[in-house]
Amino acid sequence: MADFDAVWLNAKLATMTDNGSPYGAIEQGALAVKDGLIAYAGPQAELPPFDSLTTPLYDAQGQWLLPGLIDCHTHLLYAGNRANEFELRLQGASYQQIAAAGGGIASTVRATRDASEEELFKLGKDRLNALLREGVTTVEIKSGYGLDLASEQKLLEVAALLEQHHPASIIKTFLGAHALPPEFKDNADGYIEAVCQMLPTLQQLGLVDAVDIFCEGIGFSVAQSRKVFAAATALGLPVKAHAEQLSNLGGSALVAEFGGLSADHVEYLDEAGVAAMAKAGTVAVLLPGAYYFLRETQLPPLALLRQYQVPMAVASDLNPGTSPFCSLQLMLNMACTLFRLTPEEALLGVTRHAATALGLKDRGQLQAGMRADFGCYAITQPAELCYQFGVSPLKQLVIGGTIQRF
Ligand SMILES: O=C(O)CC[C@@H]1NC(=O)NC1=O
Ligand SMILES: [Fe+3]
Repeated sequence: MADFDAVWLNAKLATMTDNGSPYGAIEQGALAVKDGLIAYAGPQAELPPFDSLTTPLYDAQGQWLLPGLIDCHTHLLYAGNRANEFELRLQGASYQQIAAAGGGIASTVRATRDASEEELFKLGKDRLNALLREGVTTVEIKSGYGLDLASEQKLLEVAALLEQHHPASIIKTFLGAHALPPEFKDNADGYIEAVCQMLPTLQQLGLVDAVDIFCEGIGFSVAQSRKVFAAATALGLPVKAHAEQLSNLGGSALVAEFGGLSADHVEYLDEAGVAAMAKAGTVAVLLPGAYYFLRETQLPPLALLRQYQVPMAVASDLNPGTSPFCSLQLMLNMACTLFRLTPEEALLGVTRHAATALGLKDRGQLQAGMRADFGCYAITQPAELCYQFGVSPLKQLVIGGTIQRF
């Protein structure tokens, strides 16, 4: 007799595994949990015998179970807002012009430096709870609004506190190279050196899971990005980049050269970059919220990404400047409506491929041995999660085998 902690019966499973069915679907499915892991996910007819008198049973009533959703790109910890810049852009100012005039990221840096850890923790918890209510169980949180050691450390320590006190899993990404702080005005090379010197301290404090950089004309050059990547690699830290968002500097190819986890945004990615990513196994993280909010017109090279079979993830890019949207379900709709992803591609983008973009092998699919992170949704087909928005169809959320009460 199998020894399970709990069993879900009469479920439709969107396993998101590569089992030959769309969504890895298993129509008459069952899922069993043991010690926080999935012990079985498959046809109910093949569920190993277990003691149904003593094992807690849950009747999914024909509803769909999906892996816990993963938001693999957020700037979720920030203070203040940029609604004033929103008005300016509606009057014709560009994102770049506002940044050049001292607004943009610098504006949020000032507000975030002034905010206490307690204020940032509360802001972060509220945003994580909003994502949790959609079924998001893993969230990547970037630093990048501090831009000096103490402030970057403050952000990463709040992210670590959220990991300890919130049910969601948190991945901490250091994005010290997000913008040039006022202390290093006109001295980008000097600031990149300072960023490289922050890394060992932050890593020794256990505050860094990956390193990111804004490789862009209004951000940092490929040469400067290379320095940060070299420093990260020397410490054994994986790398990723905001790359080809507004132009093509070759940032995606640089990530691939370092065997990096992901290149993110990639609206201006070319075939050479796609080929390099395919060879390196680097994930393309699509951020439709920023594309939409900036009213971009250059679509990511979807046909090339499909042709080269580059895994595509989809994320919120939650941030006050270019994607002030605390919703992964809205991103599913935008990924399909704006980027023309299929619903299956979009859902793979917030499960299996999002896990890969974070270097995680223990989640993102309903498969024995993986974390028992999954949601039960009152939908008739998985595509509904990409089709409708506003009323969350999530009926039950399980994280590490524990049913969440919220
Ligand atoms: O405007 C902000 O506050 C962040 C924008 C965000 N960061 C980045 O590197 N690209 C983006 O879209
Ligand atoms: Fe971003």
